[in-house]
Amino acid sequence: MSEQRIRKVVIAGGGTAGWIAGCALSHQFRDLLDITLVESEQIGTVGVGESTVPPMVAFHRLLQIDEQEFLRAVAGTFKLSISFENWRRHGERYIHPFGITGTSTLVCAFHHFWLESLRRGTHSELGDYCLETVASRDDLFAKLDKPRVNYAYHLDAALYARFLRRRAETQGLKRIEGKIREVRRHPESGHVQALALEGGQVVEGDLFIDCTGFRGLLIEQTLGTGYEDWHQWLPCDRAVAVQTEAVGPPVPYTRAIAHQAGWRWHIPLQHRVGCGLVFSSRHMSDDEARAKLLDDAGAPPVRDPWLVPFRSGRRLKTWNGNVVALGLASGFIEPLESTSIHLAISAVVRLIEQFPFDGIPQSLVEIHNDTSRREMEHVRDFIILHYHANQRDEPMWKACREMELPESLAIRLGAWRERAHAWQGGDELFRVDSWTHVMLGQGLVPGQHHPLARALSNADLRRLLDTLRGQIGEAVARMPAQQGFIDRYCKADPATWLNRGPAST
Ligand SMILES: Cc1cc2nc3c(=O)[nH]c(=O)nc-3n(C[C@H](O)[C@H](O)[C@H](O)COP(=O)(O)OP(=O)(O)OC[C@H]3O[C@@H](n4cnc5c(N)ncnc54)[C@H](O)[C@@H]3O)c2cc1C
Repeated sequence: MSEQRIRKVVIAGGGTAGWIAGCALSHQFRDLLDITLVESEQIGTVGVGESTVPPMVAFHRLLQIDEQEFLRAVAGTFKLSISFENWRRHGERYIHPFGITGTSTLVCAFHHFWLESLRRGTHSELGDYCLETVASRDDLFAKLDKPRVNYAYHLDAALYARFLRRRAETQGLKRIEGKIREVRRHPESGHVQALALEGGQVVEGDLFIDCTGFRGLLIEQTLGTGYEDWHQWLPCDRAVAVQTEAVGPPVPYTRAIAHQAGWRWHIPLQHRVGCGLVFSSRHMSDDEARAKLLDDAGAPPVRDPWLVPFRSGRRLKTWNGNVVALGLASGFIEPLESTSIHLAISAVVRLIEQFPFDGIPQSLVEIHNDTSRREMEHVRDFIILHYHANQRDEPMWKACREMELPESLAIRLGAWRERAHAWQGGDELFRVDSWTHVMLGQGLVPGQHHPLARALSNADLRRLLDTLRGQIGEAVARMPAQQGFIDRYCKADPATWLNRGPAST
């Protein structure tokens, strides 16, 4: 155990991860910690990462962030689901919703009852029993409590960083603009002691949070922690991103549209659309990707496209010595399913829960690293599923179909194929419903389902399904088009994105 008391926290990097950490730590610890964030406008941020998952709503509640104020500040929209287009094969679409599907019992998930209804000759889709799917089909949105609507956000990444920065500074965080030239270490312990900036300033600390993005200035370039590469399962290694005008009202979902060598995202905000083409450099050149993105985006760009190379994988330790890596510095799986900001939030929450005021116990470091590894492997498996289960003809997709899977995923897919069994482990992000919607959407049909579902009489089964559809129909009838809801609830002032001053809090 390192005996050094932890009072001075230094965050290196002011992208989404750095400001999430700065805002959360300064909100929770107030004067108990002395927090400094160093960022360099000259280096800038990755500039993408605008689609999120539902746990962000609870995180904002923890930080007492008012939702309407937040959405106005980031020109945000709501996200009920992801629309997967052309994934299994051309012309097909399925929705991965954030909501609860049907009603499960303690011992039997709803999809078994639904599969039983198909066996008895009823025609329906699993999504017919999920409010978020039905609302997504018609571009509707409202915040309802009964039944509860589960959602996440689409946000402008630059505006979000500004919003968090303003809050963190109000809460006492010190921000330093400057480029880190050197990371100084203790000669014996090897712990990081200080960051030396180009202007000559030296920023000392007890605990350092590395949010310097892919470069991992502290965790990798200084400590040489190591990286596990997942390229053998995740073929894409580059993205070209662009922002376009919004040519229609925002849809309440992220679109993920597969193409011959990867996929394209479409993230609608109030003032523009974030678009990007994710691709495998072995199957598509940068020039082809750029041209395809501009062709397919379907709206005039508002800035030039930019290229973002990435390497799928995870840092072998996200906590090493007195350095905790967050965001891209800790690893990156893939933009699909938009989990990276969530993983940064989850790691910050863990750090706060067990903050090592009186020194860093090795047991804490090991637990943190083990949890990070499991979290990332779980997300990795879920994303590989989308690539692997396909019936497309192009070489990249064929190779994905034929690849050897990680054992953990092979077991999951086997259990689904044999018995329609799906599960969610204690700290896993994706619920049973997520797995079932995506497995079915990708064309994985189970051989059989739980025999317990057969115990229901035809009348009882019909009553269950009809009641669920009726409740969803009534709820959806109360939901306006998402644009109408935004206009009333959180419409952003155009000055928010035109004026580059700090976002208001
Ligand atoms: C193509 C793509 C699409 C993505 N889409 C999504 C998505 O939809 N949803 C999602 O959740 N995530 C997404 N992500 C991930 C998401 O973008 C990141 O998790 C998020 O932006 C956090 O990035 P970051 O803060 O770790 O790094 P960055 O944004 O790269 O920030 C790094 C910071 O470190 C600073 N810095 C670096 N070196 C120095 C230095 N020497 N001195 C001083 N400062 C320095 C930089 O100035 C910057 O402030 C996507 C990622 C990619 C690559």
